[in-house]
Amino acid sequence: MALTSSPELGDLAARLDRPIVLVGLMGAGKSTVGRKLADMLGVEFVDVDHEIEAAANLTVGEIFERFGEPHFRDGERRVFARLIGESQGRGMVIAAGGGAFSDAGTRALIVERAIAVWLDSDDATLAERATRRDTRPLLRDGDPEAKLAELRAKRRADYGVAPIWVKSGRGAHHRVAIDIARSLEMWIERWIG
Ligand SMILES: Nc1ncnc2c1ncn2[C@@H]1O[C@H](COP(=O)(O)OP(=O)(O)O)[C@@H](O)[C@H]1O
Ligand SMILES: O=C(O)C1=C[C@@H](OP(=O)(O)O)[C@@H](O)[C@H](O)C1
Ligand SMILES: [Mg+2]
Repeated sequence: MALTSSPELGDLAARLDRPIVLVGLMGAGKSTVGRKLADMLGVEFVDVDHEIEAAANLTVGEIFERFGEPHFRDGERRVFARLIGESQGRGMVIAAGGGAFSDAGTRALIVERAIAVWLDSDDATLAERATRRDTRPLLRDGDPEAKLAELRAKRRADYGVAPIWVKSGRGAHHRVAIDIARSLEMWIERWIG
C-alpha cells in the first residue's frame, strides 16, 4: 500500500486497536510529529507532558524544581495508566516525554497495551531542536549535546524494547509522520494481520 492518500491512512487508523506511543530522546519530534501523525490518521492526540502540566497546574520545569524527578515520574506513570486504559480498542497517538520509557512501570504499561515507536535522530540535531525553547529542565545545565549523549547511553537499552524504530531526520514533520505510518502498517500486517 502506498500510504500517501487519506483513504489508505483511514484504513490504517481503522485497524488500530490500541494507542501508538512515541518514545525517544528530547528533540526527536514526539510532540510535534505526533500531532501531525494523529491528524493524518484522524485519531486523538495527547501529549503526556501537557497532561501532567494541566493536572499539576505547574510547568514540567516547576515540577522538577519543586518536587524532583521521581515525583514527576510518578505523575507520568499515572497519566499513562489512565490514557492507555481509555484508549484500548481504538487508535490514539500519545507523545511521551523522553524519560517515560525508562521508568520500569510506565514501560511495562506501554509494552503490554500500546505500540511503542522509538523516534530517533543524531545527538547534534536533537540538541539543536531541544534547546529552541528553554522548557527542558534536564538540559538547563552544561552542554546539551553531551547531556543527550549521556542520556542516550543510559536509555538506549530501554528505547530498544520498542518494536518500531523511525529516524526523525532533517525532512519535514509530515515526512517523518508518513515514515511512522508506513512502519506501523508493516508491523500491524506482520503481528496483528
Ligand atoms: N522532522 C523535523 N524537522 C524539523 N524540525 C523538527 C522535526 N521534528 C521536530 N522538530 C522541531 O524540534 C523541536 C522539538 O520538537 P518536539 O516535537 O517538541 O520534540 P520532543 O517532543 O521529542 O522533545 C520543535 O521546534 C519541532 O518543531
Ligand atoms: O527526557 C526526559 O527525561 C524529559 C523529556 C521532556 O519531554 P520531551 O522529550 O518531549 O522533550 C520532559 O518530559 C521532561 O523535561 C523530561
Ligand atoms: Mg515533547
